[in-house]
Amino acid sequence: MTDAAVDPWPPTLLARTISVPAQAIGDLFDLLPSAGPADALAWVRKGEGVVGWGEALRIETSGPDRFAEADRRWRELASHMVVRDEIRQPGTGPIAFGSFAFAADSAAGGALVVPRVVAGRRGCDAWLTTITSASELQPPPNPTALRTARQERLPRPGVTYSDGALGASRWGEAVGEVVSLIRSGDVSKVVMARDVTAQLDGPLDVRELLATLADDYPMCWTFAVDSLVGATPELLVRRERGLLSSRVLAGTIQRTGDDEADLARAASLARSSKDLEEHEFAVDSLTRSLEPYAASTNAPDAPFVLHLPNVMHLATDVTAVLDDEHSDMSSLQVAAALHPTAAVCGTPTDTAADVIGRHERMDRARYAGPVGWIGADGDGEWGIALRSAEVAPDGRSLRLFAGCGIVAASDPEAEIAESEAKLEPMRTALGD
Ligand SMILES: C=C(O[C@H]1C=CC=C(C(=O)O)[C@@H]1O)C(=O)O
Repeated sequence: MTDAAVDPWPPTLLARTISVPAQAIGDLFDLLPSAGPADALAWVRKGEGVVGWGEALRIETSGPDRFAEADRRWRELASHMVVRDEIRQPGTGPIAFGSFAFAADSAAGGALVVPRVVAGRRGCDAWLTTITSASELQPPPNPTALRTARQERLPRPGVTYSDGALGASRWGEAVGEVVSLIRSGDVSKVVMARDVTAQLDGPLDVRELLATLADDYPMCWTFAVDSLVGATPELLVRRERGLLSSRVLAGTIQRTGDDEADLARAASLARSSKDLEEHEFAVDSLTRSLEPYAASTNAPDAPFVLHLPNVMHLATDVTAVLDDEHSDMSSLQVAAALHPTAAVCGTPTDTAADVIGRHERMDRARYAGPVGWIGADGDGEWGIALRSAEVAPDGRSLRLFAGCGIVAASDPEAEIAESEAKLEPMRTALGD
C-alpha cells in the first residue's frame, strides 16, 4: 500500500506488540520470509535490533525537504495509531524503517516503510509486532507462524565486477584534482566516493548476505531498507528518551592480517596528523550542528581506534542531551540536522558538496545518506549508509560504494587502496 492510495490521510493503523521467547526469534535474519532484497527491512548489531517485512504503509519524499516531510507525515500517522505494546522498549510498538538520498537533488529521494510484521530483540526482551490498517481484521501476532515462514536459503550466485562511473585510476585522477583544490585553499576537506558494479548470474538471497555481513562485522550496524544493504560502522544518531549518541569516524588505515603489525599500524593511525586532521573536521561538524539543539554535548578530546576486520578507523563517541526547547525533536529531525557530516561530505559543507557534485561524476543515491528506523515516540537509530550497496530492481546487479576523506596531505594511490579496502565487506558478503 502506498500513502497516495490512502484516503483520508492519516489512516488509522493498529499496532500490537507481544513479548515472545527469545528461542522463538532465533537469528533475526532467518525470520525474513523472502530471499528478495526489496522485501527485507533490517537494523541489527551484535544479534540485537529489528527486522521487518510486508508493507502496511509507505511515505515517500524527495528534495531538500525529504527529511522534514517524512518526519511530519510519520508524526501525523503515529498520532492516529491504536497501539497495544506489552514491552514498551525502543523498537517495540509501531516503527518505520527509512533511508534517504545523500543529496537533495538526487532522484533517490527518501522513504519511510512501515512493515506489517516486525521481530526484535534487545537484551533479554524479544518481541513481535504486527501493524495493520483499522479496516483489516487483525490476526494476533503469532510466534509459531514465524518458524513456518522460514525458507531454505538460496545458494550464492556467481559475481563479476566492473567499473562504475569512474574506474579506479580515473577516480584517482579526480582525487588528485581535489587535492589540488584543497591545497589552493578553496576547501579544507572533501569526501570523494566511487562506485563499482557487481553482476550476478543468479538470484541473491538477502538473508544470506545480511547474515554474512553481520557475522563478519559484529561491531557494525547491518541494514536493509528498500534494497539498500550494508554494514555501517558509523552511527549518525541514536535518540533514546532525549539522550543523543553518535559514533563519528574519519581517518582510516588498512589491516594487514598480522595482529602485531596491525597494533603498530593502529598506533601510527592514532598519531597521524593527516588522519587526526580529517577526524577533527568530522567531529567538529557534528558538534557544531548539534549546538543549536543541545543543552550539553560531550565529546572526548582524543579519538580511539576502532578495529574492523578490513580497516581501522579513528572514532569518537559523542553524546548530547536535547534542550527543553527541542526536547520534541525526533531522531529523524536530528539526523536531518546533522546530515551531511564531514565524515561523508567535507568542510566547509556547501563547498565540499559542490566539489563532490563536480568531481565524483555520479549520483550517490542513498549511499552515505541516513538509514535506520524511527518509533512512534520519535526515538530511533540512524546510521550513515556506508560499506553498502544498492541492489537493482531486477535483483541481478548491485552498485557498491566506497568513499575516502581527502585533505591536503592525501595521496591518490593510497586513497584508491583505502577505497578498495572499504569495498571489501560487500565483496566478501557477495562471495568474492
Ligand atoms: C565515506 C566512507 O567512510 C567514512 C567513514 C570512516 C572513515 C572515512 C575515511 O577515513 O575517509 C570516511 O570518512 C566510506 O566508507 O564510504
